[in-house]
Amino acid sequence: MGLVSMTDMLNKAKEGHYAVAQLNINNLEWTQAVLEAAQAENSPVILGVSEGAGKYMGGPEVVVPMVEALMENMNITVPVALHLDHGSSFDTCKRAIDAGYSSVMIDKSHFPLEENIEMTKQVVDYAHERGASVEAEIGTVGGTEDGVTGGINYADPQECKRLVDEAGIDALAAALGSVHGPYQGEPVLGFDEMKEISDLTGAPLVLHGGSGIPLEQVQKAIDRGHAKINVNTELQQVWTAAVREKLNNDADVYDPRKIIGPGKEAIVETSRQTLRDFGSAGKA
Ligand SMILES: O=C(O)C[C@@H](O)[C@H](O)C(=O)COP(=O)(O)O
Ligand SMILES: [Zn+2]
Repeated sequence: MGLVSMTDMLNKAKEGHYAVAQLNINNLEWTQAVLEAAQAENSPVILGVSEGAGKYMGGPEVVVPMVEALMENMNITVPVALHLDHGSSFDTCKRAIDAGYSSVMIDKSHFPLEENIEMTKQVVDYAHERGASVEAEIGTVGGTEDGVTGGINYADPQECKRLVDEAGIDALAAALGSVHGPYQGEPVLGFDEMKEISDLTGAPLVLHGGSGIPLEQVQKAIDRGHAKINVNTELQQVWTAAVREKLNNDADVYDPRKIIGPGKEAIVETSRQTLRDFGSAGKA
């Protein structure tokens, strides 16, 4: 099976009360690890590629054939979407779609609603004509810098409805207290607002900042309409810990494959656990 859009997998997930994981990739080994995990768990998966990670890997024109060739050579049969994460403009979304991404996020959440709708709709029109799905964001996901968490701005339910209806998006990232990067203490998520927005819009909701959210909160978020949860930081943390341990424990190692091999194994294990936690294992 080739790459598929997120539409079908997210609608099934919302109906079946589980979430599909967006696991962000950074290089070839990362991609191998996530694909291996999804196949082993018989789970759909979304490969998330931020603009920065895409550039690091050589651009969308390099990412697409790399992913497709790995899927072919690894005999991947589970549904896989390749998704541009936090696309910043129509042009970056267009470039990704033209290269073969099956899904994009256009993030105009920092603009006034009317402009967010207008710019998102432009991407939706282009993407849907080419079979690609579109995620958009409203409100502000927080961030942590120098140990201080800030910038959280809750999405407004009526504005969510307008973005979904007027732009025609396939998935809605409604910011409700989550944070990109490590949480300082327990996350404080707006569970009541989640339910209200899910009921009002009918759209599959997307939870950004999925790393470090306690499992019971993840399950509550899924119960209240989240069909996609993004995880990046946690994979980076387990990769780094495993590679650091290898280097600390083996002063003679110099073969890069041996140095980063434990990092790849850590991603496989963490991704498998994540797919089980989100309930998508066995749902391919
Ligand atoms: O950091 C990135 O480049 C990707 C993230 O923004 C992703 O969209 C996401 O929400 C994951 O959050 P994290 O697990 O807190 O890194
Ligand atoms: Zn994000």
